[in-house]
Amino acid sequence: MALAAATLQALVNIVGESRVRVDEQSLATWGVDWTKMYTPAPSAIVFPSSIEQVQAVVRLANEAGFAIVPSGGRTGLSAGAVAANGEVVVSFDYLNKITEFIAEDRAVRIQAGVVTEQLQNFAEEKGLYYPVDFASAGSSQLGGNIGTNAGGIKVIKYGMTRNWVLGLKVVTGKGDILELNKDMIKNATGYDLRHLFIGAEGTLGLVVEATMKLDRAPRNLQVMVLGTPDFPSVMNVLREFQARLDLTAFEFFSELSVQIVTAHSGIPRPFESATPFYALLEFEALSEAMSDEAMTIFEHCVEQGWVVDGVLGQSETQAKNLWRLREDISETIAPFTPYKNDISVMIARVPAFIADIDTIVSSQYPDFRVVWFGHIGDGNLHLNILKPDAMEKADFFAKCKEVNVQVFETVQKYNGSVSAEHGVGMTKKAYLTYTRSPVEIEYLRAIKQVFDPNGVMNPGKIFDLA
Ligand SMILES: O=C(O)CC[C@@H](O)C(=O)O
Ligand SMILES: [Zn+2]
Repeated sequence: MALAAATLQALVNIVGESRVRVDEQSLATWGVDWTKMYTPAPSAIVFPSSIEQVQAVVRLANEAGFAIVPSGGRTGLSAGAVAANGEVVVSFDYLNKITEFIAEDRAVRIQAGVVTEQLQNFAEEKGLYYPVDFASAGSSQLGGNIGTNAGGIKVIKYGMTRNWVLGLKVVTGKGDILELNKDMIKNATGYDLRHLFIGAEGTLGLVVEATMKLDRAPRNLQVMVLGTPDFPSVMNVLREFQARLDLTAFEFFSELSVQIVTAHSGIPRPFESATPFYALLEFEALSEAMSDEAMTIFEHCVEQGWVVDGVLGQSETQAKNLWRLREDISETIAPFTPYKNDISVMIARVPAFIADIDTIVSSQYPDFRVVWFGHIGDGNLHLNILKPDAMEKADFFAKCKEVNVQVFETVQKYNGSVSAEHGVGMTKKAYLTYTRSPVEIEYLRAIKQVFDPNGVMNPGKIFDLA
C-alpha cells in the first residue's frame, strides 16, 4: 500500500530526505522482526533523530490517517514490530545516545534506540551493572525491551525490564509528550502511567527516552551445569539451591538442545554423561563458605539421585562455554523453522504443568523433534517444535496451531501466561484470552482508546480493536 505523495513529502519535511526510505530492500529489512511468518509490506521507513521529529510524525499519522509500527533492534519473536499492512515504520536507529549519567541515583538517561549491550558496557565503565540480559543483547534496543518488558537470563534475581525503568518520556498516540515518573524512586501521586507503557508493544505511543536504574556489579560469578535424570529432578535441584544460596540464574535445557548446539558450535559437551535434562545455575561466590555451600548442596542432590553428573566452570572460557550451551539454543535451532512457545506458570505449578504439557507433546508430536529449554527458575518454558525436513511449512504450522489449543488450555488450567517474555504481537494475539479474561481485554481496549483514539499506534498487535 503506497502513501499519498503529499504524505510522503510531509514525512520528508519532518525528518529530511535521507531519513525516509521506500526502496524494496529497506522495506523488507525494517518491516520485520525475527519472526519469519509474515511478509513485510510497510509503505515507508522513517528515521527520526529528535523527540520533536517523532512527535511530528505521530501528529501527521493522526492527520493523514496512516498507521505507525515502532522498530528497534527487530529481535522480537512475536511479530510485534512487523509491518505487514502498509504502515510507516518509525525506526529508532538514530536516537541511540546515552545522554546522562546520574551517579547519586545510579541512573542513566538514554534514547530509545540505545542497544542493550551499549548500556551494559556503559554501566561496566562506571563500575556498575545493567542486569537485564539475553542472547540478542548485541542488537536489541532499549525501546523494544521496554515495549515488551523483556526478561532474559537474570530475571530470577533482578526481575524484568520493568524493574529497571525509573522514568520514561513518551509520545502518545495522540501526539502528546509525557514525562512519566520523572525518574524518582518515590512518587505516590496516583496512577503510574510509566508501567502502562512498559509491555504495551507500542500500542499506546512511542517510548522516546528512558531513565534506567543500574545495580552494583556482581562479584565472582560461578556457573554450574548439572545433568538430571528427569524433569522433576530439575525442580528439586532448584528448590535445594534456592533455599540456601542467592541464585543469579537458573536455566534448563534438554539433551536434544545440547546435541544441536554442540554439533553446530564446536563447543564441548558439559561432561561425558548424557542426561535427559540439564540445569544451569549461577551464583555469586562472595566468600569461600558460599562456594563450599554450593558443593555441599551439589553432593546432596547427587545422593538424592537428582543429579547424575555436574561441572563447575573453572575458568572464564569454561564458564562462557557452559552459558553458550543455553544461550545459543534459540539461534542454533532457527534454521529448523521452529514453532515457538513462551509459556509460564507459578513456580509451584511447574512440575504438574510440565507433566501435562509433556503428555500433549508426546502424543501430538510423536514424529517431531521437540526442544525443551527455558528460564525454569522463573516458571518460564520455551517449548520449540522443529519442522521435519520433509514437511511443508504451511502443513507444519497448521499442525502446531491445532496442538496449540491443547497447550494453551493447559496454560489456562494452571492460570499461566501464553507469553512469558516475548510479548503478544501478532503470533499470540489469537490466544490472549487464555491468559486475560474478556472483561479485562475490554479494559485494555478502553485504555488504548484514551492514548490512541485514532488507532494509529501499532494496530493489530496484542488485540484487535473490535
Ligand atoms: O527462541 C526461543 O524460543 C527463546 C529465545 C530467548 O527468549 C531465550 O531465552 O533464548
Ligand atoms: Zn527467553
